[in-house]
Amino acid sequence: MSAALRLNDLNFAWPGAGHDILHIKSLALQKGESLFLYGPSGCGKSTLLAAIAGTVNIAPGAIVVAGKDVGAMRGGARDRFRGEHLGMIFQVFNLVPWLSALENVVLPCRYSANRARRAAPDPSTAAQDLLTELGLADPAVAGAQAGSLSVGQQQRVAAARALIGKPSLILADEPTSALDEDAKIAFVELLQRECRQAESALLFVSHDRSLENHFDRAVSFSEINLPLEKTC
Ligand SMILES: Nc1ncnc2c1ncn2[C@@H]1O[C@H](COP(=O)(O)OP(=O)(O)OP(=O)(O)O)[C@@H](O)[C@H]1O
Repeated sequence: MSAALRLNDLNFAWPGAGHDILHIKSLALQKGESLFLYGPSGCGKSTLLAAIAGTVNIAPGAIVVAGKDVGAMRGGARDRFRGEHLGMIFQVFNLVPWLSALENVVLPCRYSANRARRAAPDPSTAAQDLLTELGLADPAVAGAQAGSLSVGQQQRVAAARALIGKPSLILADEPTSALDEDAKIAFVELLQRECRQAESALLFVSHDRSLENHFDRAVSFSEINLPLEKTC
């Protein structure tokens, strides 16, 4: 199996912080594998996802996604790489509220021709299929403005948007925090099924350990992250 993600001596400090918030020796995630990374609030989980997504600067060699060195890429190349190889689901779903659910799902394909090619047979059909698989088959929902949907519906739209065009890696940052216990588990199972189908690796970070048995592997953030000055 080839690695979807490899971390190697990853160090990162926020400007002015005076110490590393990330100090990770190594971590690997294989193609199609799902990893649940748990740790308390403020320990650096979201910072790690930002580093992997290339939205903060990290040293070359520290993060490799789908065989590409994220830190070695410059701004524009990093944005294109993110659009092509990553799917992201956040606590706040970041949907464009005035676009329809379907238009939101298609969005990543507008920024990456390779991703659009992988969304077979075409991005609109792939988006519709994903919405159907995620329980949003009703045309009234697919056509509704994202801002008018319920939290649970928006979350599934965000998942479909992350999954379209089979990205190498899905980054999920506490996407179930607004849901009740049953809805959380149902969502995580749906997400896992879709990731397996797309062969996308899944890195899911959370402080809520009740979900950990639903993943291939669960790791404590404090086990892999050993800040020089411990913060959590
Ligand atoms: N943009 C930023 N600029 C400076 N410091 C930041 C920034 N974002 C986060 N931090 C700091 O980095 C530390 C880790 O924050 P981070 O959001 O990564 O933690 P977390 O584990 O994801 O927390 P939570 O579970 O509450 O989301 C915190 O001390 C936070 O204040």
